[in-house]
Amino acid sequence: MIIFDGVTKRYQDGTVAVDDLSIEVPGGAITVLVGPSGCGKTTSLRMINRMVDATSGRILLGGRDVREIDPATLRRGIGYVIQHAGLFPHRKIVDNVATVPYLLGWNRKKARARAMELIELVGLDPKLATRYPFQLSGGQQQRVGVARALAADPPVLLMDEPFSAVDPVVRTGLQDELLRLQSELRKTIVFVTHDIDEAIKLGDTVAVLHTGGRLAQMAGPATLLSEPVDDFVREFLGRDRGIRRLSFISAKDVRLDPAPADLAVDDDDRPFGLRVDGRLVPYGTFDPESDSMRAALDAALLSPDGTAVAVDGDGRVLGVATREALDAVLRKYAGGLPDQRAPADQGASAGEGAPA
Ligand SMILES: Nc1ncnc2c1ncn2[C@@H]1O[C@H](COP(=O)(O)OP(=O)(O)OP(=O)(O)O)[C@@H](O)[C@H]1O
Repeated sequence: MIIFDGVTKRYQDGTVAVDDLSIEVPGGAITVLVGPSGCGKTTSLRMINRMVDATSGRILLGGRDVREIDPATLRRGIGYVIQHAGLFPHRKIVDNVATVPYLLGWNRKKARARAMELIELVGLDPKLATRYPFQLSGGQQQRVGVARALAADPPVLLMDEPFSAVDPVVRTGLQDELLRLQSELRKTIVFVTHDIDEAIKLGDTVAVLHTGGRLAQMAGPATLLSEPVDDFVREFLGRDRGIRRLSFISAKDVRLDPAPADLAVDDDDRPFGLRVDGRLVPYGTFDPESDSMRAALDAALLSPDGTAVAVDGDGRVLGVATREALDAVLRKYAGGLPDQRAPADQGASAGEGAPA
């Protein structure tokens, strides 16, 4: 766990970047710091690994005040990922990833073997290991940045807008990959972004900061969407709060009716169209086991008759969900939602960079 205890940072010119910030960052989870430009996100992050020292207050890492720990030692135990990856341009990818193991005095063979493991772990083709950073795409470079930060298996990972410089499609892929990695590695991650959609998608907990480095609200993403504490947070969350909350409701409780005879299926029971007036028209599907109500409603809206076709993990028809059946589930959650999104939505995007 990381604790900010009344932390203030005043830069030499008098700018107060962070003002009396007290938050608890839980271990083994992703905590996102989000807020408008200049609200002190980066400063807060850098005070954890002492790239910036707090003016007053304390930051405790595993119960120890970070100011009592030698900065170099501290940083070796904390992975750090930044925008544009910040790779060493004249080092091959494998040697970039092995940076911290080399610093820790590992022999070259062991450090490179570890680097190769990580290159695969972050979903990169091992053949890229012998290239130089300029020979990789932006998204690939960011993956290398994540691999490098993980090389010495640090318990804590600080990520400062790591995916901001890539296009929305690549960005979605990187976000999904981070969630997949985190489900295996369970690091304590502090993630900075100015993008509320990214915050909602990635954060187990989201801290919204005001300009001046003051905490506006810290909560799980579903709570944040359903109960913003004030107008600042409400406006920062933007429109579609209600729709976005649907990502946090599983579709597994939707009542299914038998599929109608006019649903065309192949020999394996996989649907391929709905017969309407002698024509086959497309419709929407969802998987009740892994999809959210957002996906189920999306499927219903895409279907000509307003029902969503439910399929299993192999794409075989399970039945259909009528509007009434979907509505019955929504009514159950009218009062509040769990801060636990449907499994598939942790990785999925509902288009245009939205957090699904
Ligand atoms: N070295 C510095 N000297 C003086 N002021 C600084 C310094 N670094 C940052 N600041 C100021 O502190 C405030 C917070 O900056 P910080 O970079 O932490 O914000 P941020 O929320 O990460 O912003 P962004 O989203 O734009 O990156 C800003 O007003 C910034 O101008």
